[in-house]
Amino acid sequence: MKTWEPRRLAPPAGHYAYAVQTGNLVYLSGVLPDLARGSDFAVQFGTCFERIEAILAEGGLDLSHLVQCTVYLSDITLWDEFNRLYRERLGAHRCARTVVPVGALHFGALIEVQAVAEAIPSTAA
Ligand SMILES: C=C(N)C(=O)O
Repeated sequence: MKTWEPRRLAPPAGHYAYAVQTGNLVYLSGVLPDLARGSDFAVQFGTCFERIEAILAEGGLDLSHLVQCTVYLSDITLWDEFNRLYRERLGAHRCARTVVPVGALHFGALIEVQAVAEAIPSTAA
């Protein structure tokens, strides 16, 4: 098992690793948006997925390597917009996905995403 420390991101604010790889599977921690870059949902979605891409890039991966993701939305009425943005971002790739409505997210975020990716076999941990 090894932890991933993405060079493109500041260290995590809390006591966790951005991702942990065991075998060919990479478990990402919950990823919040960069709220300093805007509160609009589309901006939050974009910065959240930019962070996910930065984590995946550490192992030479991209969104096409996602196996599963759990998406937490603090306002489930955003589901249609979320689904549209998600379809645009992931293109033809479809992984297993769950969307969970929640009462509140840290820092007042509208979205948090937790994901599992498949690593490139040569990097098995
Ligand atoms: C943002 C997180 N993943 C956390 O607080 O655990």
